[in-house]
Amino acid sequence: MEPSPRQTVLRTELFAGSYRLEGKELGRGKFAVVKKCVELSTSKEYAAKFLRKRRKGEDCRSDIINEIAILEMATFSPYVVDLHEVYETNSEIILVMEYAAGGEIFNQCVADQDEAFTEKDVIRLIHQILQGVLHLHRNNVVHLDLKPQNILLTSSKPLGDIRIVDFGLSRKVDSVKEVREILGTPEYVAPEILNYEPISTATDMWSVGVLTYVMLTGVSPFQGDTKQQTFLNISQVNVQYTQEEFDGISKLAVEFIKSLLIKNPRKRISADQCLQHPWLSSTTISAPLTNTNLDQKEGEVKTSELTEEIVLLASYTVHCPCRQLESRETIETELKVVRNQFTALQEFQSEVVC
Ligand SMILES: Nc1ncnc2c1ncn2[C@@H]1O[C@H](COP(=O)(O)OP(=O)(O)OP(=O)(O)O)[C@@H](O)[C@H]1O
Repeated sequence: MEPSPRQTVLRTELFAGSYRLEGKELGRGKFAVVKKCVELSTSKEYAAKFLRKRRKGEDCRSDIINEIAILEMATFSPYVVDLHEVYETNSEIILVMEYAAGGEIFNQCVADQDEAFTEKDVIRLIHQILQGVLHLHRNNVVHLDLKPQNILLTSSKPLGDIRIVDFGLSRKVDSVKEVREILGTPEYVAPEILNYEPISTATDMWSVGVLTYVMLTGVSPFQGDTKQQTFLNISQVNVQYTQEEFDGISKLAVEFIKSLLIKNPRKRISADQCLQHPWLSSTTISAPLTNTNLDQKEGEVKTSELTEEIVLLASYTVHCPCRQLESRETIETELKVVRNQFTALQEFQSEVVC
């Protein structure tokens, strides 16, 4: 049995008394900025995530406490970023985390051929991602924002190990309460999110499928020219497995992705089953895909920036009082556009739970 998670102390002393900020920003989200820092007593490098407690006039401290609790729960997985210390000021909470020096896997996903991951690299990294995800799922936690920007590397050259970050959207799935909103990144959200269906650990498995596709091909499988097109592609599982994209990549890899990019969450394979999949246990890469076009649907898919966030309504299982919501008017405008594209979304309640 695993030891119970530690209880992180929220330090109220000055962060600057123990750490020195170093170098440029490592990353930035809507309400947080991540900076590299050095612990004065040990000279060790860390990543400090500065999270604003008030967002759009709402007190979001409990959301941050949720993020901390999940990081604590995940302490025992080597593939989830380690939380070192937490500081609290009047306006911010600062998470001092293990520094992942290799940066986002996103960079290698969109790199030129000679810098891009090989299939062998992807097998090793997906294996690690799955071990991290399995640990979360065994603890009834869903990440809900697995994307190449949230999978970091301990080093890039030589290629190190992965660290999963950003538990800002993560939730316990065994909670009984219900909420009907969620933030996600359009290209990575699963169809059930668009269809107002319950979220489960299978929702993360869809994202693992998208991640694997992007890591192997450098192409984002559902990316459309517009947000609406992206949603339509997801909802119709409009994904291509063409020779052009999968040139030199094994059939087993394609089979692996296909067992995850399935509309019905119950039919997707679990993290456990993924780890048993022959693709991940193949020591030598199996035969590459032949010329057969394995497309499920016709249509152009383009690579592009994977950054935009949108609010989506979804059936959800936990109360989350203060998500990073835009104003209600913005959400409603967004949703109107989205609803018009999908009959399934017409049923969305216009009420936004915040
Ligand atoms: N431990 C870390 N080591 C190195 N870089 C990090 C670390 N944690 C985060 N980063 C960088 O900072 C970026 C933003 O971090 P994170 O995703 O946790 O913030 P966020 O505000 O929740 O972002 P988002 O709005 O995209 O959800 C990451 O994508 C990554 O590039």
